[in-house]
Amino acid sequence: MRPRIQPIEEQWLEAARQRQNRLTKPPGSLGRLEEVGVRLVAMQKTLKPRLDWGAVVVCAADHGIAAEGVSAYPSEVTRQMVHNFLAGGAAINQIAGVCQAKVYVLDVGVRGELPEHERLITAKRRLGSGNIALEPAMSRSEAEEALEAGRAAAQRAIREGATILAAGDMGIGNTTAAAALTAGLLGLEAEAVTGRGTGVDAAGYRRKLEAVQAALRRAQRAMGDPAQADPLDLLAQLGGLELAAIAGVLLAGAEAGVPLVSDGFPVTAGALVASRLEPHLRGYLFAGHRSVEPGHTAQLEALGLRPLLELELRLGEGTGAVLSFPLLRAAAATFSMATFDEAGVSEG
Ligand SMILES: Cc1cc2ncn([C@H]3O[C@H](COP(=O)(O)O)[C@@H](O)[C@H]3O)c2cc1C
Ligand SMILES: O=C(O)c1cccnc1
Repeated sequence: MRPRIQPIEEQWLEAARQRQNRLTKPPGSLGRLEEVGVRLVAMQKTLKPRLDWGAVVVCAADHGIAAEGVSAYPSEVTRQMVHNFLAGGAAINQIAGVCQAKVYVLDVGVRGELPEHERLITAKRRLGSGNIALEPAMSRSEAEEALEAGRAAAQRAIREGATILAAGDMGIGNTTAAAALTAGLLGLEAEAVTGRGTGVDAAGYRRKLEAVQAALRRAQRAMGDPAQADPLDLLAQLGGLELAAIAGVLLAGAEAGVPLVSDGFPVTAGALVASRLEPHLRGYLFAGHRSVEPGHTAQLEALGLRPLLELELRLGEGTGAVLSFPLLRAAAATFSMATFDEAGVSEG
């Protein structure tokens, strides 16, 4: 089913700016929080926007490309880290704890057994993607199903109270898939978007670069210019199952009118796909942070987003997105300030 996203309305942006000019502060003095607040007014269609609990849907899957030695860690870390998320032991659990976010984990293709858990959503269609240097990541229908699983997970998080939504990622090898997908979508060279991921050494980096180049050549043979291709076909060629799910999480969030926050390189690859499918999504999207991964900046520029935080993170899991939730709440809350009239403060 095609997503339906209501465009952000210019009248609400204008009403928000007018109200903001009457609040007890010099115009512009809340800096970038002002534009964030204005956008939140337009999303919530009220001059007193409010954000409460947030949620992060950590999308997890394995990657066939990991067999090429492109990560500093072995594939089984994907499953082990999902266990860790469910036990509350990962960075995202601790950060979500202080930033008021619930952590959902969506398994769209993790190899191996996982325990049952209230916030684990299982939607495995296959155990990991294909090795994209040699074969498509998945079929088009598998890409569609993973995307729909992401949408369903986001809808559940929203039903259960999320007023801000982020996607997170877990999948050893996924910065290689994200690099191939980003280069394909944006028409960039592999060198411009391939970084160190979990921290590969020089030999690992060379293998990674070659893997991205091979994947791009293969996709080009299969589908012509990737930058002109249908985004779902490109996902099927170069993606990962969790990157498809991330696109679905964000699409469902925007359909529900909920503010969305992007994370690092793999999540923003999913955001690029989602915004190609549905350009109005961009109106609902904030960039939580700028990752150390070199290709992240190109992704953010393509989306026209300026990151809220620059903390030199390179973790994923949704950490950089969730860290910015308190800033979004604060930006919304500034609309509950007194006006000059209400407070009896003299205007300049
Ligand atoms: C312990 C551990 C926890 C993580 N949490 C997120 N990632 C991150 O690293 C992986 C991507 O990097 P690469 O492409 O180099 O494999 C993803 O799973 C991502 O979420 C982790 C990686 C590790 C090792
Ligand atoms: O940018 C990210 O989110 C990132 C970087 C390295 C590894 N995993 C994720």
